[in-house]
Amino acid sequence: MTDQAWILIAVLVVVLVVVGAVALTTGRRRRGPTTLPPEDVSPYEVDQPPAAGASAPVVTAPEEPAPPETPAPTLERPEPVAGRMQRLRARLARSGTIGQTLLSILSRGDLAENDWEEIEETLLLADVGVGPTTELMDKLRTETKVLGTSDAEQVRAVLRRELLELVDPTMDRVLHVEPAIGDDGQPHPATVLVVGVNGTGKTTTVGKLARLLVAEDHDVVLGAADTFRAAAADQLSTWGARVGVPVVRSEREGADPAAVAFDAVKEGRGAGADVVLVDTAGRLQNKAGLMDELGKIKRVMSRQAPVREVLLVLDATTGQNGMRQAEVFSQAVDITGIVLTKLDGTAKGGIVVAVQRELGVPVKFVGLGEGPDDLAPFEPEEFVDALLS
Ligand SMILES: Nc1nc2c(ncn2[C@@H]2O[C@H](COP(=O)(O)OP(=O)(O)OP(=O)(O)O)[C@@H](O)[C@H]2O)c(=O)[nH]1
Repeated sequence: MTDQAWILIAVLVVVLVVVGAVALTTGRRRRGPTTLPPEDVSPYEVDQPPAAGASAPVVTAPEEPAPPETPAPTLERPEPVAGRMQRLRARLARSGTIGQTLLSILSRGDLAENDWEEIEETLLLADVGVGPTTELMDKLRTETKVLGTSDAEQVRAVLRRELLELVDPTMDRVLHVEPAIGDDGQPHPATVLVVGVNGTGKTTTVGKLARLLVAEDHDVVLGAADTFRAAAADQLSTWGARVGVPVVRSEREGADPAAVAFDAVKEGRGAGADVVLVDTAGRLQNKAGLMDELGKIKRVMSRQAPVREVLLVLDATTGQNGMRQAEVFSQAVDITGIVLTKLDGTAKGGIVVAVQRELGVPVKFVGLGEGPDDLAPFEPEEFVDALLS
């Protein structure tokens, strides 16, 4: 071979080596980090792989940088929390019929047995429950006898005092989301699990609660563990986006809800949030498997941070069926508070008393409409005054 041939071969070899090296580097960049190093995989996934159909949870971060030409979305400023129940008082107008009816009967003075029967019927129809109804009637019988007058103002004062005692202003109605330090000495978010049967208003309530917490300057993360109804995660993402709250969700319908809940709390810890709210799928209280699933979701969440509140969402219009739900849910997971939704436009406000008695757990919030800020911390005095106005 000639010298020229050797030079040609040498040049070819150099070119091949350079091209090979460039191809390798580009290939690596394109593949990206598809496999997370072991320490980045959630311990839940390592301990117990999510059920078939589960997929990696996705965090919808509303603050993702928008293209320069798109104006940044304006975040809504939720309404302040104080005074909400007063603003929404008119929505209790139908519940107010209990108070009005009782007042008009009591003001007749010198009540006969059929008047007392009318009082009893009014209370039972308003879902106050048998025990509290009997208790209230006994007290009213004694008090009106002692009072010995049918003066409207005095009768109203007696009724107000007794109704207030029944609603029990001494119960702890605070949503406990105060900062806390974990066993590892690190701050962890307060976690809140929201449960209930289908259609009671859980997703709406989680969205409204997020707004209420944002109004009080909390950093919130939402977990869309309702993986059963595809629209629920979208619904929650919309609620979150309106107030700049990230939502952890799975892209796959039917994903393991416990895995999503776990990742939401993990995301909350990582982001330094102080509250994580987790929505769950509606479930009928007679489906044992689904009720057990709630216990699992709670256990799995508490591997990241203790579950501070379990809120049961009850539809105020469902009456005695709501009472049965309350009983079964409280057996499955310790309920710490009740959110009574759709109290606007129902005459069945007495369920506040009945459900608290049944569970020994306070009503912490009431839903009084479909508007984004139509959720108010429950205030017994405002409630009783609305019944009597
Ligand atoms: N009037 C009124 N409607 C409400 C209230 N809270 C929720 N709703 C309505 O109730 C309906 C059901 O609400 P969702 O939040 O979707 O109920 P859900 O419990 O998450 O439903 P599932 O996931 O199917 O179990 C919606 O139309 C809400 O707007 C309330 O306080 N008052």
